[in-house]
Formats: sequence, C-alpha cells, structure tokens
Amino acid sequence: MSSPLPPVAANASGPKVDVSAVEGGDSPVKTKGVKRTAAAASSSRSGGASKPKPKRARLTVGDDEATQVTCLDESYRVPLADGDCFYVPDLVDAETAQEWHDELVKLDEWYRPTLKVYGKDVVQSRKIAAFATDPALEVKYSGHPVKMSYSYPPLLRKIQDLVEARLGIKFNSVFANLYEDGSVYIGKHRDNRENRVIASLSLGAPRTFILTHTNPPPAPSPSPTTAVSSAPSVPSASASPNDDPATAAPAAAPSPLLYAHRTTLASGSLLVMQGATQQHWKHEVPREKRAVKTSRVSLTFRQLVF
Ligand SMILES: O=C(O)CCC(=O)C(=O)O
Ligand SMILES: [Fe+2]
Repeated sequence: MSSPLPPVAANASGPKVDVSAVEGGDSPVKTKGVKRTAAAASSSRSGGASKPKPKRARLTVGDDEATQVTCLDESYRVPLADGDCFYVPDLVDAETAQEWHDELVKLDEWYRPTLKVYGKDVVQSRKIAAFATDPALEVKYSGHPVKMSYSYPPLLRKIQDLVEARLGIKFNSVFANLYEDGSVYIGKHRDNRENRVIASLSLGAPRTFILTHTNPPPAPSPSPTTAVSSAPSVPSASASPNDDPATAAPAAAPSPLLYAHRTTLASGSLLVMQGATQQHWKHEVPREKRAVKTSRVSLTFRQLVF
C-alpha cells in the first residue's frame, strides 16, 4: 500500500524548522522544505573565517528572489483562482517520453523514504530519487533527511537543460517520483513556499491530477428564491420566475477562474506551479488501481530558495 508523502523542512545540524506546523493543512501530507547547514553553507563559500549563520528554511521570500516563468504562452495557462499554473501537454513527444521513463527507472538512486506518520516511522511505498546542483542543499521529509545525490545522471541533466531552456529559468534540484502502477499515489498536499517554481514532467502512464483550492467561496444557496451565486466558478442559477427584471439585482457574472481542477497528466507533458499556487492550492495524484497498470515517473524540477 502506498502512503502519502509528508515532507517537512529541516536539516541535520541546524535548528529544526517544521514548516508543516506553520502551514497547517488538513491532510497527513505536509509540506516540503529545504535549508542549508552552517557547515554546508560555509563549505560552499571561499574563505569563511567567521562562521556564517545557518540558512534556515523560510516561509517568505523577498521579491528579488522571485524568479518566475514568464515566457510561456497564455494559452497554456490553467486559470486557477489565486494561482499561477501552466500545463504544456507536449513538451516532448510520447515516444521520447517513454524512452526517458524506461531509462530513468533503471537509476540506482531510487529508494523508499522513511516517514514519520503520527510519531511512527513508516516506509513509503512510492520510491523517490532526489538530485541537487548545490552540495549545500539539504531537505527533510517528515523528520528524515532525504538521500540527496549531488551528481546528475547524464540523461537527467539533459532533460533539466531542456526544461530550463523551455521555461527560461534555472532549477537547483529535482525530485523524481516513481509510480509503479495505479496503486501508488501521492496524497493531497502542498509543497512549501521555498519551492518558488515547481515544474513537473510526466513520463509513462497518464495519471489523474487534482488541484483543490484550500479556501473556495461558499457554494450557492440551494433555494431558488434566495439564490445568489457567491461561487465564481459555478454559473449562477437564473433569477426566480417571480423576479421583476426591472428590480432584480443583476446576477453575478460567473468568474472564468477555477476553484477546483481535475485533469490527466499526459506522458511528455509539463505542469508548472508557481507564485501563490502552493499557498492557496493542494494537489494530488490519486490512486487508480483498476485503471492504471503501468508505470509513471514524474520529474519535479524545483527552484528552492534558501
Ligand atoms: O507526480 C506528480 O505529478 C506530483 C508530485 C508531487 O506533487 C510532489 O512531488 O510534490
Ligand atoms: Fe507536490
């Protein structure tokens, strides 16, 4: 059985930062974070007579750190309320995507992380493999350090180069997920705001992806006489037949923005989440035991600010 991933930020030697406690959330799946150890931070600098302060995961980042994807055509936008999300259905063709999948599943770096779930250590059934370009970058999932590899396999480097060229930004890490079949899933969660941009490349079996707004507007009233749509994504019911058109309040125009979104991530597709998306939305790849019998790899390229 697959368990969802409850990642939290911390590092081995610095003070612990439990981002999940701050961000809250109604699912057992918490957030993911990053920081550098004092030792790692100093080892990545030249000189360093005075010991630098440990860099801690933060919940907010400055505007100057806000490198975002700006070059994608608006036709790729997923019109989320309070979110900044794009879906490119065909970053690479299906044949290439399958070839990459088949090559990546052979990597030595795959492992099942151990998670703390309600105080107990649980081995996750979904394998992951994590890579970072910066040797100072450390991440914890739920109290356990992620096994991070600091050298990229050539294919992964090639893929990251391609994604970076397409999006016009650089990433400093990639977390790969292996969904061996439809029984493997990732529960509803959000990744923390240190993930300034997450670009997820899907390779192999198509999988359902669900985005849920954490604070949608109230549903419209069921009563036809009092019906006033306050949920912008739901078209408002027409006014009651008794309403005098001259005096009736104008119906609220339905907003084109979404408060929930369900889609299928095609093989070779790229999904980009950035801006305030993680603050206002949760996402998941649900179990599809019957429908999905083959394997999928997602490469989640991350721009982690630390
Ligand atoms: O596999 C996916 O498409 C999503 C993975 C994800 O949400 C994550 O790694 O945080
Ligand atoms: Fe995620």
